[in-house]
Amino acid sequence: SENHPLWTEIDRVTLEQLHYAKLGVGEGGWDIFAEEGEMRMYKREQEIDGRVVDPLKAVHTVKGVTGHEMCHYFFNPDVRMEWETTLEQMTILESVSEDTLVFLQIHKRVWPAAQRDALFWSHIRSVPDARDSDGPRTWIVCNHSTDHDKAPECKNGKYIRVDLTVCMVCQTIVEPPKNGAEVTRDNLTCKVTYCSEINPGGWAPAAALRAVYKREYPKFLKKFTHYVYEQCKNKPILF
Ligand SMILES: O=S(=O)(CCO)c1ccc(-c2ccc(C3CCCC3)c([C@@H]3C[C@@H]3c3ccccn3)c2)cc1
Repeated sequence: SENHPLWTEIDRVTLEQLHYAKLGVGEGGWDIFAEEGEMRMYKREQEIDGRVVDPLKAVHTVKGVTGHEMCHYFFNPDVRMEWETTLEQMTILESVSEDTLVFLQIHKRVWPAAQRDALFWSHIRSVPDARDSDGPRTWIVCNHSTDHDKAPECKNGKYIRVDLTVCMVCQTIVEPPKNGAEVTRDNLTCKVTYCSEINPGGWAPAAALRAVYKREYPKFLKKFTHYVYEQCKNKPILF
């Protein structure tokens, strides 16, 4: 897919998001707004043209799965409706390559805002790291809004199109078992960083939208990570 017209942007945005995900939440005005077990969610209150576009950064630690497994399930369209409860419809408009798809998603209406859709490319890749003696430990999925000639023009379409950039960055930590025993899921920990910037694309009441964000993001990340744990627990480890 290196010669696809989107490739330059996919490569640039994915690497930018990888860097952004690695930045801590110590500086830069992040407010914690949810904390449940190992999951911590931060946001920055930001409005563009009077619209709430609060950037979100979530960190989570999940035992018993690898970063590859977490990103595989986040990327995989076949299982999305299993964990994404706010979707009404999901269509793949283009399969750019094995690791890059273009989605059109229609999200359930969030009262009192008008219903939204999202048109974005989704790219998955492992992040090579010289220190990883036995294979890459970090994986990323990046979702970024794009135009596509197979998508309805949002003008005469029923839905307001959101503008989004999302990344799911997952790092595997293997705690080597005693006396050279085989690695089991008990030795695995996955460090998850999820970042999202969503411009609602049209008017939406700030207070209502912030209430939706506060409710939906923790629910989404808990449900998704639990789903992956359940899917993987009785399967061979995918490093
Ligand atoms: O991580 S993903 O790429 C996973 C693939 O689906 C992704 C996650 C979330 C969205 C999303 C799209 C629209 C809206 C709103 C904006 C105005 C009215 C609808 C929201 C609001 C933030 C709240 C929300 C948060 C989490 C889950 C669902 N809802 C979120 C899109 C993609």
